[in-house]
Amino acid sequence: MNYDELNLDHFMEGLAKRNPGETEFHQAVHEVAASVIPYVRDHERYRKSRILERMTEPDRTVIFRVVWEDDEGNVRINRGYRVQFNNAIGPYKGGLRFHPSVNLSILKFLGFEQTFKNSLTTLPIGSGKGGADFNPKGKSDAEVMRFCQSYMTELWHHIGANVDIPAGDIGVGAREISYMFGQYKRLAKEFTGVLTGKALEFGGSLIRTEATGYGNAFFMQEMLAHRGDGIEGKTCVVSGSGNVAIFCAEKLIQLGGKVVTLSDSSGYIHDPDGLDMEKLAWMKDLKLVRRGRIAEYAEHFGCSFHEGRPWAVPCDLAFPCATQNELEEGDARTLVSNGCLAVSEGANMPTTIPAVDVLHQAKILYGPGKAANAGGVAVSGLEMSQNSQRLAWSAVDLEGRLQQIITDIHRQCVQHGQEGDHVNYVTGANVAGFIKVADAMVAYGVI
Ligand SMILES: NC(=O)C1=CN([C@@H]2O[C@H](COP(=O)(O)OP(=O)(O)OC[C@H]3O[C@@H](n4cnc5c(N)ncnc54)[C@H](O)[C@@H]3O)[C@@H](O)[C@H]2O)C=CC1
Ligand SMILES: O=C(O)CCC(=O)C(=O)O
Repeated sequence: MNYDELNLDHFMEGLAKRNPGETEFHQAVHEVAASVIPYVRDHERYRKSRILERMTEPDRTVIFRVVWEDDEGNVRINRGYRVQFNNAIGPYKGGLRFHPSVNLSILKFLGFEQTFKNSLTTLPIGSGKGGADFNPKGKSDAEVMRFCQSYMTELWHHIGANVDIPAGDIGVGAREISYMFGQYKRLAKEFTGVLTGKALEFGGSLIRTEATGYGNAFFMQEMLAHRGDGIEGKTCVVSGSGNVAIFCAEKLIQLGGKVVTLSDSSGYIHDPDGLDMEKLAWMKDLKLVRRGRIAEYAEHFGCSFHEGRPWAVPCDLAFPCATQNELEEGDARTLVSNGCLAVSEGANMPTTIPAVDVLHQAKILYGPGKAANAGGVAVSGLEMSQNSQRLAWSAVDLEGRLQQIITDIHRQCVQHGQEGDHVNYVTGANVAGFIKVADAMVAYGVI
């Protein structure tokens, strides 16, 4: 392709040819390319050095066999991955996902998104993502431990505190990070901050568990404040009931919002009175400790449980915090017709492209995940700083820094996304995230 002829259709055709069948990766790139190509066209240095083509090709991908033994003594085999996407502005950084749906397309979409997200945080972190098609659901602690140790026995060759620093994502929380950190330490014979999301006893950071969800609530607060509005008194629909959803709900309640739903893969609970801190504590125990089904909440508190997703519940604010493509075009139309004012994504790419179009046409505030959920990786970056200093900062200090980072991300989105009297947060996040990484890549020459 002649670099002067860069256009979206040509670009996507080439990408699809090079990455056949990777539909989630195509979707993530399409969304970024649609907003970045006009900017690249206007800047010869990016066009000539084919930066966008280079940014859509991971630096490297490692795929490996993970063998472990279940409690009955059966040999089990899974596939492990680490996609090291881009280290132009810092060491590779991004979570690990353990879920049966994990494949290369999903990890490439997540690693690609991470490039822009990590750039927006203002911290020196590159991008990566990894995981395995392992399902921790229903496994004993001993089985999860054996899997994590086997996974790390290969992964440790490829990571390091200044090379690649994985963290959690779906199916990977404090328990899994602890097993993996223990195994890394044993193999590498060193104690360094090679993973984030660690427990406080061995180098973890206060607020990291809460950071993604809190950050998402703060991003919504920023979008509303920009329009002279706030969260107080607003009805909030949240999907998911994992780490991100629960702490997003917690901060929304603290800010005066009324959270009326949470969900898991079996369905959602609708509590019209709203969750309070006591009900949320019960939910934390159910989902984060006992790992039970969400319908138990409805039985316990006498509210309703429904199959499917929560988007038809009337709300002012919506927070998709479960997984990719969980909010589709029809759901977006329902949100609009119910008078929803804003959507802020705790999950990565939870809204399909046609659904985003519906939200944009209705001029609903829409905060894409790479901006709205960047609080998690930002506090991971702060965990790395604390590990390097061998110090631990206070929760008050860290929450203040998290809030400041979210304010900075919002400012960058407004700077690059203002369209008349409306902010297009997709364009803003994509262009702002792109510039820093692209400038670094241009500076390095042709590598
Ligand atoms: N943990 C973190 O720090 C960050 C996570 N994210 C994103 O947030 C989302 C949630 O992640 P976590 O809360 O960490 O994971 P988690 O494992 O703690 O919770 C995942 C939640 O999503 C639900 N879920 C998973 N697959 C589903 C499906 N197919 N349909 C409906 N619900 C489903 C689960 O029931 C659970 O409630 C993911 O998209 C993840 O990539 C984004 C930034 C940082
Ligand atoms: O904290 C991290 O490094 C990972 C966060 C992550 O995976 C994400 O932002 O999607």
